[in-house]
Order: sequence, then C-alpha cells, then structure tokens
Amino acid sequence: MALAQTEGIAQLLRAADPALYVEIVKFETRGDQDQTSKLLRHGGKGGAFVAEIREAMRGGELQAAMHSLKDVPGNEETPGLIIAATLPRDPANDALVLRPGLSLDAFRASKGKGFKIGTNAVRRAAYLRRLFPEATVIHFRGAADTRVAKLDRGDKQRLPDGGEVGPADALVMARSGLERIGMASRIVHDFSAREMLPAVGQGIVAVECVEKDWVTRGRLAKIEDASSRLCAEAEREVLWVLNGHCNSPIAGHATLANNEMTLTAAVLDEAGDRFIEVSRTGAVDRPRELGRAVGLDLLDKGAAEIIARTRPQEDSLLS
Ligand SMILES: NCc1[nH]cc(CCC(=O)O)c1CC(=O)O
Repeated sequence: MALAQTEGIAQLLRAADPALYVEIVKFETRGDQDQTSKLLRHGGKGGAFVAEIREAMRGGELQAAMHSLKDVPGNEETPGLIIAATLPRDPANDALVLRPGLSLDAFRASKGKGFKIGTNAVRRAAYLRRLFPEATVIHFRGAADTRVAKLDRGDKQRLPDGGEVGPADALVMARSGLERIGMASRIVHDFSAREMLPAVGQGIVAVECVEKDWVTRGRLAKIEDASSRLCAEAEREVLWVLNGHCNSPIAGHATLANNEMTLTAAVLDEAGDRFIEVSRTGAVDRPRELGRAVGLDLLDKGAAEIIARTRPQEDSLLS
C-alpha cells in the first residue's frame, strides 16, 4: 500500500515537471510486516520506522516522505519538518469484505449474529459493536494485503495472552487502502459516514519535507490539493482540541459544498455504548476555527468523560 501511495506522488510530481528526476527509496517497513506492540510503543503505528525516514530527510538523503495522514499523530512535534502537500483525497470511507463463499444477504439477514468481524482499529471496532451488537469483533493485525490473505485462508489470530480467536468471516478496512492494493473488487459494502464515520485524515496521502528546503516545497506546492488541505486542517484541529492524549476512538470527517465546509466528528467508547457526535457547517476558508468549535462541542457534550474512562491502548489510536 505504501509503495502504491508513493508511486502516486511520483506520478504527480513528474506530471507537474516532466524534467524532474524522481527516485523512490524503500525503507524496510517493519511497521507493515510486524505490527507488534514493540513498535507501537515508540509513538504510534510504525513509529520507529517513521523516525528513520525523518532522520534521512534531515540528513539530506531524502527530500520528501510519504505518510498516510491518518497515521500522523495529531499532537506530535516534528521540528524542522512540514507537510508540504496533501494529495487529492481518495474515498475516506471504510468498507466490508467477506470471506469468499459468504454472501452479503446472509450477513444482512443475520445482522451480524454468528459472524466474526476482524478489524485493526479501535474506532472501527467501536462502530462495529454499535452496528452489529451480536457479532464478535476480533482484532486483526497486519498490512492490508496480509489481512485479506488471512481472511481468505481462514487463519486464526493469536492473542497477546497466547490464546487464539477466529477465523474471521469478514473484515472492515479503509476503501482507499483496498483500492491501493488492487482489492477493491472484494468490497461488498461501503459504510456511509452515518454508519461509520472515518478516521481523521483517512484517504489523504501527505508529503512531508524539510521546512527550509524551499526547492522541494516549491515542487510539492504544485501537487498540493487545496480541498484536501482544508479538510485535513479542520479534522486535525479536532484531534488537537481533544489533545491527542485521547485513547478513545475518535472519528472526524469534513466535506466541502457551496463554499462551505461541514465537519462531523465523534468520540466513542470501545464497547460502542457511549457515542457523542457533533456536526457544524462553517466558512470554507476557516477550517481550524470550525475544527476548534467542533472539538469544543464534543468536550461540552461529555467527550472528556468518555476519554478519561478509556483505558490506555497500545495500538493505533486514531485509525
Ligand atoms: N492504519 C493503516 C492505514 N493507514 C492508511 C490506510 C489506508 C487509508 C488511508 O488512505 O487513510 C491504512 C489501512 C487501513 O486503515 O485499513
């Protein structure tokens, strides 16, 4: 998935400047291969590996780095670096994939009863518990293609305590991720924002560079998508207001229409019992203001209480 996203950036850069030489440098993505808590302790998904890439940029070995915006923490300082481009947003929604042989009709008829649904994100797990209280939600690790392969093989998931669970009957993943690995044809249902609000930044690829590298910034400015930047700023402001220390599932999604922005954000508890959602519409050119207002609305409505009650998670908090 990371490679597909990076190739997308390279194509845009080459289209903007045909004379530009673009080389993709692959880092051994321990984050993708081995998503154990060992890595997550360094500060989020693949934290150790992101630090290596940033080091290489600061050292001048690389000019730019690709991130899924969703995986960039909302409260992290990255001195000297800047997100110089946000690419046009891919679909932000989550999607349902079924084990071959299972039908959506059967799933619908059962309302999830008897189904084991795998997902890698606390936000998706919380929404699934709300949507399908009778289904069993199981934590499904691994890179996107690994997760689909595990589903198809009927692999069991090993639990931290040594036990096993599964096999899974279904998976919930980002549509954009499935598209990037060429597996969109496996999607049987796209969740609407009403059913399952996406994670902040989901579907947006961000390009980071050294703040003072004006040559690179100039090149990246040419591939910047203004709408996706506006949405990203509004959504990420919500994270900022909720202060990142939040271990509860948070969702946030902005859309633009008629020169206005509508921002919806939610805080859930893991069990899916408690759920606060807020939506506001505002001026398109003041995304942070809107994000701030929505974040404060969430706090007013009791988000802080949900957040305080959620036990710390080692795993991805925001996805
Ligand atoms: N956490 C991993 C991750 N980071 C970004 C995406 C793809 C979605 C995107 O473009 O934001 C995924 C896969 C997933 O969540 O299923």
